[in-house]
Amino acid sequence: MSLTLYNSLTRQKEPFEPLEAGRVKIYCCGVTVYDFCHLGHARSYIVWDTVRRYLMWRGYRVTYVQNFTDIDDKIIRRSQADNIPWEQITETYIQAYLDDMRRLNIQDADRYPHATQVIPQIVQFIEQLIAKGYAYEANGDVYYAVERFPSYGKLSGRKLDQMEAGASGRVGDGETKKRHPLDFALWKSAKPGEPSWDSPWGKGRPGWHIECSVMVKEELGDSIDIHMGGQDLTFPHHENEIAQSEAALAAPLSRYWLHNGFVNISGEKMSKSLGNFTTIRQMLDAGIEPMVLRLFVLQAQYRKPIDFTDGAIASAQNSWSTLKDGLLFGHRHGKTLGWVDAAEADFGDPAAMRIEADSSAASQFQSAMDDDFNTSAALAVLFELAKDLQKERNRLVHDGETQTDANTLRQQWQTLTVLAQVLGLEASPDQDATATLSDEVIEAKIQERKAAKQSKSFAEADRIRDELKALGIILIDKPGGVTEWRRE
Ligand SMILES: Nc1ncnc2c1ncn2[C@@H]1O[C@H](COP(=O)(O)OP(=O)(O)OP(=O)(O)O)[C@@H](O)[C@H]1O
Ligand SMILES: [Zn+2]
Repeated sequence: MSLTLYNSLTRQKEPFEPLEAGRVKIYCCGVTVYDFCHLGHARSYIVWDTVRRYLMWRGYRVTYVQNFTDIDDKIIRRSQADNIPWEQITETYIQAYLDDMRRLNIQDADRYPHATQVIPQIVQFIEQLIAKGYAYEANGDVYYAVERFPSYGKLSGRKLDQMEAGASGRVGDGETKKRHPLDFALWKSAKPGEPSWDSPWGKGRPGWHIECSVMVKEELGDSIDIHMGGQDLTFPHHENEIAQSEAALAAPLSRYWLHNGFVNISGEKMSKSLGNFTTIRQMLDAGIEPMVLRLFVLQAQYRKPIDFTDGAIASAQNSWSTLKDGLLFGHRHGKTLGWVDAAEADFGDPAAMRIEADSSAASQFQSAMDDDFNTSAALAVLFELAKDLQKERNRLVHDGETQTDANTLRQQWQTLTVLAQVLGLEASPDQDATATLSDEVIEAKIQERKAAKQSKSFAEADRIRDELKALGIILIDKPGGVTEWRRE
């Protein structure tokens, strides 16, 4: 069985064959750092984190590079508006990015190059494009000449003449020095007071697209396996990266191009510029668990749009309670079931991960993920496992025994834990207040409450119920004086 993925470049699903067997070189376009990240950014980076984790689980050695765009018009505007040096703006939001993403259990990139760290290499790259006839200087700016690159438009499927008809015809009107309306800036001359670097064309700063071409080359070489980003980056950003890199280096920039769909609000892209966004930290600080956001994202296939609504978050919350219950099963009941070392089980080790690869759940999970990272189908496999464990937990709590034997249950729980981890879904037993109460203690409290009720000490009975509730144990009184319970 092989991994297939949808390649935006060829507009079809293709088997995944890396340039070098067993190794995968990935470049992901990072954020422009001038504000906090919103749920749309969360989607993009959760999805790519999951792809990376999955490739690693499949046994590939993955190198994952993601940039920070730390010089840009929006950063300059923000710095001027807030009267704060631009370097301070970028530093603040890089740190905020890292904090937010770590809270979402997104693994750090292997390297995070910054655009401003590669200015000399950018200048050199532009000189090379000029020397080869793909770029021209005009009064301190440098533009890429799209007409010189015959396959311009191959990624987005656009034809230059059609695009030209749609583009604003401002060439030669004095506002621009471009030769063709679609020519784009590689180097922008600095206006007074703007941050700038020396170059053969005078003081200025790089355009957005050239940064990525240069950082890919510097970090990963002329050709990589996977280049990824949000769907809006297909054109012009990635189209322009291809034009720059392939013209300068005469090699395909990336074998596979992956693009994630948007998080929308009322049918519109959630976006900083439109102002219709909710930041990741607003949501997490309001008490939404990070894993709920991960589930919200992963419940959809990564290329499809997702609508952000309160209902969708509530439904992800429900799904997370089921999954969390399953993930904590071993920590809560392992001892009762006689799993001596349940609490110490370490699944961080990839070898431990492979153990489960033979189970039927693991192979269903793999088929789902092999099909262009179908996380919604992969999650269905996890929910099956979690629901089975929930049933067994109810049997254990109410009948004192499980139907399935302890060993099989342990294996199911391990499989669930390992596969969930591939999707970055983890439940921490340390934060599980209810785990500190063993089933026996809970049963004993219930008996105490029953006795209190029988002796008409209703206040005491209520106190016991509230005490348990505070610890996340919900009591359900059934007819005939029977009290069942569940953990929240
Ligand atoms: N609503 C969204 N849904 C999914 N991905 C998104 C969304 N908004 C931004 N992204 C992706 O996040 C990554 C980083 O985005 P970037 O910093 O360039 O922000 P942006 O697209 O300018 O954001 P905004 O549109 O909010 O100003 C890009 O790959 C982009 O496509
Ligand atoms: Zn980029």
